[in-house]
Amino acid sequence: MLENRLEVSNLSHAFIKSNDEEIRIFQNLNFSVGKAEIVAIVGRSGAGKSTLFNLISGLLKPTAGKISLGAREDGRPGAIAYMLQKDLLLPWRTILDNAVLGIELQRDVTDADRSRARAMLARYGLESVAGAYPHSLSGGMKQRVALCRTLLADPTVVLLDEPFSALDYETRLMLENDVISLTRSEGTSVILVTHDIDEAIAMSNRIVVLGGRPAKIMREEHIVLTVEGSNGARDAVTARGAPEFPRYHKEIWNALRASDVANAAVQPAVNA
Ligand SMILES: Nc1ncnc2c1ncn2[C@@H]1O[C@H](COP(=O)(O)OP(=O)(O)OP(=O)(O)O)[C@@H](O)[C@H]1O
Repeated sequence: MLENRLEVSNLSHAFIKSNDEEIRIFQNLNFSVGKAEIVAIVGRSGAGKSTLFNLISGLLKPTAGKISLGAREDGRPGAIAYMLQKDLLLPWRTILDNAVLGIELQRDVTDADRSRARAMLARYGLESVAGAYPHSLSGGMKQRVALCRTLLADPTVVLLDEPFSALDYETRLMLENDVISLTRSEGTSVILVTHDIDEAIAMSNRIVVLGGRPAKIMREEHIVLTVEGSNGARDAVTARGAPEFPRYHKEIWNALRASDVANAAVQPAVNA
């Protein structure tokens, strides 16, 4: 049985351009995600973060290597849910109907599913808008509906691709907290792609810096923060005030800058 929630082993992937040029995005990439762990992936634009999510979620088939998803505690198979930067709510469906869409794509929606959806919307402060349509909601509310829709599919691993980048700062902190508490209450594992180093440090247990071409792990940093109150459990605000925060920021920033330099020296492989 798989020890981790997700294991990426010797993953290789290349795109072939129209002129037959091969762009090797990954070669023998290895990493894993544990139960209830939040792993942030940061890297310069074009490093391959979205490609990695497309491979993990099965939208793309890797050239070589394996992605293994661990089972649940009760032996049932695990499940991956993918939440994008855009909320992608369907404008002609109510909020409740949008929330159950992930379930509907897998099977018939039952009354029990609708009750669960109502309860989840209530938990995220959306009870009063369950019968409304997306156009009447703010950006933050819509993104919360998208989060509910992702979670109602009962995933063991959630992939978040810059999910909060379009939101104002306060809403962003609220949603970061939603995700942090989700890992605590449900044991859900999260992989977060973000360009925001502060967000990566505040939310995650581990940060992976991807860089170079083919992309490799330039640095892997375990984040341990000392925060006041709540028995030392961090939230999006207290995490940013932790004494270790500036040191982590500097280290990740330096690793990102170094990955740029490393990449500049590497040319794409041609017909290799
Ligand atoms: N279908 C494709 N065909 C050819 N090249 C592709 C394809 N999809 C992505 N690429 C290339 O692969 C590289 C990695 O792209 P990807 O979108 O994964 O990067 P990213 O790290 O997510 O970037 P960003 O931070 O800007 O979203 C880029 O150079 C991109 O141009």
